[in-house]
Amino acid sequence: MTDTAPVYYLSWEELHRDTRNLARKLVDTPWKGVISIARGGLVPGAILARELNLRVVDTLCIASYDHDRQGELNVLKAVEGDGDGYLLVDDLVDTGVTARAAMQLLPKATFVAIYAKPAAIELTTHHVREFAQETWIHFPWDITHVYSEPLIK
Ligand SMILES: O=P(O)(O)OC[C@H]1O[C@H](OP(=O)(O)OP(=O)(O)O)[C@H](O)[C@@H]1O
Repeated sequence: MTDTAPVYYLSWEELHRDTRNLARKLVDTPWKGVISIARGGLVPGAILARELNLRVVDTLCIASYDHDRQGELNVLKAVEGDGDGYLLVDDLVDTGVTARAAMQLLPKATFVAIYAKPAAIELTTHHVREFAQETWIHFPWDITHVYSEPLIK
């Protein structure tokens, strides 16, 4: 993130609404379950599981060694099988590095993301909102309510 990059503060309500809107696009398929890409996909995965009445929930745990440059990825916990019939969910597809790695591990899973940026938007089967590539999104679990000074005191 550069100092001049636009920043978007996403609320819990927005995330919940957007994830429910994603669920509406998925109701016609009898999914076997949901696989969340941890950690960003955890909350969206819980909401999708609730909306789509899915009781099988799993995690694919991937960490990037270098957060800013999205360097090499480390698979901390994989999922057995090829993902056939499962929803593979993440909060955001940005450069696509994480999604590509996840889809290599689970080639038959259906990858969805709540939010997408143009560089890798084609990787998602469904997403809800697109953000500009340079926008830095703060997810609700990264932020807290703080007092804001009035403009004129
Ligand atoms: O398309 P990409 O450029 O790979 O970026 C998207 C990934 O980045 C974020 O995860 P992050 O690396 O912040 O890890 P975390 O979810 O564990 O916090 C997000 O949750 C996606 O998994």
